[in-house]
Amino acid sequence: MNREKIYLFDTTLRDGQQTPGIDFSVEDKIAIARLLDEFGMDYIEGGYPGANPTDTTFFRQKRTTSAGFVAFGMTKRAGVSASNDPGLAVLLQAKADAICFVAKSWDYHVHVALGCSLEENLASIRDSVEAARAASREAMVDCEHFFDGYKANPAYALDCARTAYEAGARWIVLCDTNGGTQPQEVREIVAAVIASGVPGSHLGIHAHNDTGQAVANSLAAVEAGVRQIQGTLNGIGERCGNANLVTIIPTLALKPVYADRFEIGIDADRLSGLTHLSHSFDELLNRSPDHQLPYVGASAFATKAGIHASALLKDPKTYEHVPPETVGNFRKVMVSDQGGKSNFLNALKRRGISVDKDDPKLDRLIALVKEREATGYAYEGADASFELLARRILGTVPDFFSVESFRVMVERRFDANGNLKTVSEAVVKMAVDGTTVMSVAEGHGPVNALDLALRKDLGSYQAEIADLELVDYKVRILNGGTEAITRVLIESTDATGIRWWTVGVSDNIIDASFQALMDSIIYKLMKNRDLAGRIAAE
Ligand SMILES: CC(=O)SCCNC(=O)CCNC(=O)[C@H](O)C(C)(C)COP(=O)(O)OP(=O)(O)OC[C@H]1O[C@@H](n2cnc3c(N)ncnc32)[C@H](O)[C@@H]1OP(=O)(O)O
Ligand SMILES: CC(=O)C(=O)O
Repeated sequence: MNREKIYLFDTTLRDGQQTPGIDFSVEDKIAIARLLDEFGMDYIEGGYPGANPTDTTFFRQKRTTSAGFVAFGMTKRAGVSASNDPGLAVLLQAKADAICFVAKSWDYHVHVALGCSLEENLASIRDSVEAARAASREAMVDCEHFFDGYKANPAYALDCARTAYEAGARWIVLCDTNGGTQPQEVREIVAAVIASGVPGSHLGIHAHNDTGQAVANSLAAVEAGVRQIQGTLNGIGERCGNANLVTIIPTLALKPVYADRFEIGIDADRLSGLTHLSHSFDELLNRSPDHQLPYVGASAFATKAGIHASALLKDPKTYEHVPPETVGNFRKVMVSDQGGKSNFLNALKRRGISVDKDDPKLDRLIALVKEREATGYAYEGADASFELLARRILGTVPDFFSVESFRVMVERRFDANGNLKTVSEAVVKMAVDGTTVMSVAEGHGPVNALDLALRKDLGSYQAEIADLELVDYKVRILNGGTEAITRVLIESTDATGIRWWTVGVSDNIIDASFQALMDSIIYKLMKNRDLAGRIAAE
């Protein structure tokens, strides 16, 4: 069966740049354009040449190889001819394949924001499209506030769309600029536009997420006949964002209701790079990925509930709407107080630990995890502490060293120059290699001092932990006040690049940190032995 093409138009670099807190440099734009181009977008809107030096520089050369490179800007102003409009001149000079004009299509906006007549606005649309075509650019028109405009004055909104189409625009994009339109309204209004003479093959949708329905509105528009979808990576964009292409793309590709009728320019191989694309983009923005993002989030295929895990391990289809690997994500069965034997057996197997389902030690481990979680531990975020706990119950963790006691002192005092200073010192009494050692260290704060003291004098293990590095430290107060229970999570890494999380819980933040630090060091020593064992076996 012949499938119709849905064109994907990415506006991460234009509407995405209107996101509060996001500000791309030229280098950022080049890197993001490359990611999008390689992924297979049909159009990449790079920004608004002439609006600021970054965008003007970005459009000094074409930045895409296969995607259409699109410059955005407003239609010519009323009262000047197209050839005398400086803004339009900059758009025509931009090294772009296409120009996407933003045009008013709500009569109220024409009167209030532009202050010109309805006819003058139609003339601006027509003349701008014709100028772009005369300059051999593909022309598109973003009909701003189209749905609100249609509700206020349907005849005028339709006139704007038809004027753009008749002037030769390849795409007339219906914009839900304020983001309040509902899917049913989108369906009805798109149908009215098509009935007025603008074919669906020339229509696009640009939806904002102000009622959380930008993706639903985009899909409703496709069902009603539009064939271009505008959106952004991870749904960034003005206010609550734009339609999230990272959600729309797999939906179009994997859901039979769309995949049977439509094709997109992204094949299965590229689709399997979607999670990577989404996370690489977050990395560029220097922000943590949203764990609950559909398809690509770390929790998108994670299962905590025991009943779910049990069925999932018999057949993943029982609790997964699509296979995670189709989008480059992976299944995660977690251990927590919500889990049963299946969660634990799976988690242990992943760590190379085999234990029989009927082994009483497994019951002991499950009971201990549930008991500890009730007191504040959280093992789903502390993989290394879970593994240590499991191995301890199964009796496979060597006694590397033991800590008999520790003391941490924080002193605030004036130094010799009269400057106020805070000094932290830790003393740890340990039994290592059959001898008792007192290790003393000063640090930047009590936890750092404790960490340094713990790692300073580990006898025969000292060299082994030289590359151990703490990369993140998170504190969570579990119930208010200074007497509250505190949970500390520590992320560690070493020269192998592997990262692991450990947890400590106590009514004393230093003691909670100590537990997490100890687990981190012991996990590292155990990991070294596992690695050495594997190398010896090869
Ligand atoms: C719905 C959207 O997301 S549209 C995205 C718009 N993007 C941006 O605005 C980001 C970049 N914008 C800018 O840097 C600036 O607004 C510029 C450079 C484009 C223009 O700056 P200025 O000339 O100082 O104008 P200013 O921003 O104050 O106002 C916009 C002007 O454009 C006019 N205008 C707005 N839309 C259109 C349009 N579709 N066609 C013609 N003129 C328009 C307005 O009437 C206003 O004119 P006025 O100055 O005579 O009142
Ligand atoms: C054009 C655009 O970004 C909007 O109408 O939302």
